[in-house]
Order: sequence, then C-alpha cells, then structure tokens
Amino acid sequence: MPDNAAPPVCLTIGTSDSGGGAGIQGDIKALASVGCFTATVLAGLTAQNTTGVLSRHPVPVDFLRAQFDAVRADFDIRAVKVGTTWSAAHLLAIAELLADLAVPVVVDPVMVSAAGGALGGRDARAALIEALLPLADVLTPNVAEARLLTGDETSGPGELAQRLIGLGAPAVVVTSGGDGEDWFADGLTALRLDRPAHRTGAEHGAGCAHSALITGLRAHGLPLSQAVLEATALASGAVRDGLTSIGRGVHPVDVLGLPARAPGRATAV
Ligand SMILES: Nc1ncnc2c1ncn2[C@@H]1O[C@H](COP(=O)(O)OP(=O)(O)OP(=O)(O)O)[C@@H](O)[C@H]1O
Ligand SMILES: Cc1ncc(CO)c(N)n1
Repeated sequence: MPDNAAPPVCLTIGTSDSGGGAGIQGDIKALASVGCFTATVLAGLTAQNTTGVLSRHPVPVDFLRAQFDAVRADFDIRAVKVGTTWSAAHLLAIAELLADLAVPVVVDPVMVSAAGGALGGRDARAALIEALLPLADVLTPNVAEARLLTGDETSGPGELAQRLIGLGAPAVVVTSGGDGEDWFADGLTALRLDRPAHRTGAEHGAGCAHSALITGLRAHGLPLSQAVLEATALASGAVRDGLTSIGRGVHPVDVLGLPARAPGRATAV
C-alpha cells in the first residue's frame, strides 16, 4: 500500500553554490519547504558567495551519469528539476538520461554570467532547445535568459513566453525579479502573474527556489498552473523574508523561516 505520508522524492540536476543560497543547496531547502526529499546530481561546482561567482568547475559527464544511475536505482523519483548544466555535452547526457523517466521535468536555464550555465554557447542553446525542451513540463527562464534563448532582444516577458512556446516548450514561466511582472504561457493561454515586488535586497537564490518549488509541488501531484501560482507566491515570500544579515552582496532568500527555528523560538510539538 502506498504510504501517503511519505515525502515524495525529487531529483535536482544542477550546480553547487558554495555560498549556500542558490543552486543545488537552494533547491534542497526549497524542496524541503514543500515537504519533499531531494536527491542531487551535480553537473558542476562554483566558488561563489553573495557578491558573485569567483570560480567554476564542471563535473565530468561520465560522473554526472554515475550519480544519476545511483539515484535512479534506489529512489522512486516523482519530479525532476534541471538547473545550471554547463555545456552541450552535459545537456545531451541529461536529456538521454531523462528520456524514459515519465515524470514532470522543470527546466530552469541559468545563464553563463550567473554561474557557468546552460546558455553559454550556441551548441548549448541548441542542445537545450532540441534535446531538453521536448522532455520538459515547464521552462522557467528570467527575461535575460528568455532573450538569449529566442534571440529576441527587445520583447517583454509576455511576448517572450509565447516565443518560447513557438520553440517547442509545452509551458513557460518568464520571471522578471524586482520588476514584478512574471508571465505564464502554455500554448492555450498566456497570463500575467500578479505578485508583489519586494525591495529587501535578498534575492539571491530566488530563481532557483521558484523552479524547485514548482518541481516539489508537481511531485505532490498539483496541476501545473496551480503549482506555478503557489511557487510564485512562495518565492516572492522568500524574498520578502530574505536573510538581510547574511552576506555582503545580494542576500539569500529564506524559504524555511529560519529565524523562527532558533532554539527557544521553535514551537514544540
Ligand atoms: N524582488 C522580488 N520581489 C518579489 N518576488 C521576487 C523578487 N525577485 C524574485 N522574486 C521571486 O522569485 C521568482 C524568480 O525571480 P527572478 O526573475 O529573480 O529569477 P532569476 O533571475 O532566475 O533568479 P536567479 O538569479 O536567482 O536565478 C519570481 O517569480 C518571484 O516569485
Ligand atoms: C550554482 C548556481 N546556480 C544558479 C544560480 C542562479 O541564481 C547561481 N547563482 N548559482
């Protein structure tokens, strides 16, 4: 009999942020905040803090495969997030590995300038569009990433979302951070998602949290539109509650309500 209380297992494929706020580390926290257990496949590492990425190191594709095989052999994976993935070779391997895993795949195409991401070169862009998009449940670029993928330098998030549907994504959320204008499109509808724009300076990891939250909510069986609306509200709340005393740059988001968990403040059960 299925154990309905068991947390669903999600897999995140991406890159380590030594600063702990974004990347794989951010994903683990965001997924935990919606009651998911997280397995991880690292495509690379960054030496990073809240002021930026200082150095990067890719994981060999063979070792990415070894991590995936280990996790796949042991867990009942319910949803997958693909984040920062480095190169066309990494992307093609990931697409091959995910091809027969019939679960929602959330693709967050992180830019090279942020962390050594998927969109660095023409080959990587082509691999993402040709190999990974057909497997995706939803694509979650920010405006800059959407512009890079489409080659459209001028359009706003609504039009970019439609263009990405034209490139083969079944559904898209184009986010625009502090501008507060996110757009959802799925080929049938296109709608602007209403959310506040907070000015806390604590946005590090917001995009990673957003796509990980969609992944976690999909693992719980929520329909995509509902998962997107809830993830948008939760990610925005994580910026509002961000940890402004941590780091000297763009402070990290907080999805877990950490201050309330300090000894003496936690509610006993
Ligand atoms: N200033 C903000 N106020 C409220 N919500 C925000 C803000 N910035 C980000 N968010 C939340 O985070 C989500 C992702 O936003 P954003 O466009 O910043 O992602 P991103 O640029 O991909 O982030 P990252 O650089 O961390 O990858 C938004 O949908 C929103 O819910
Ligand atoms: C590893 C990593 N992935 C994604 C982002 C985007 O926030 C980041 N800063 N670092």
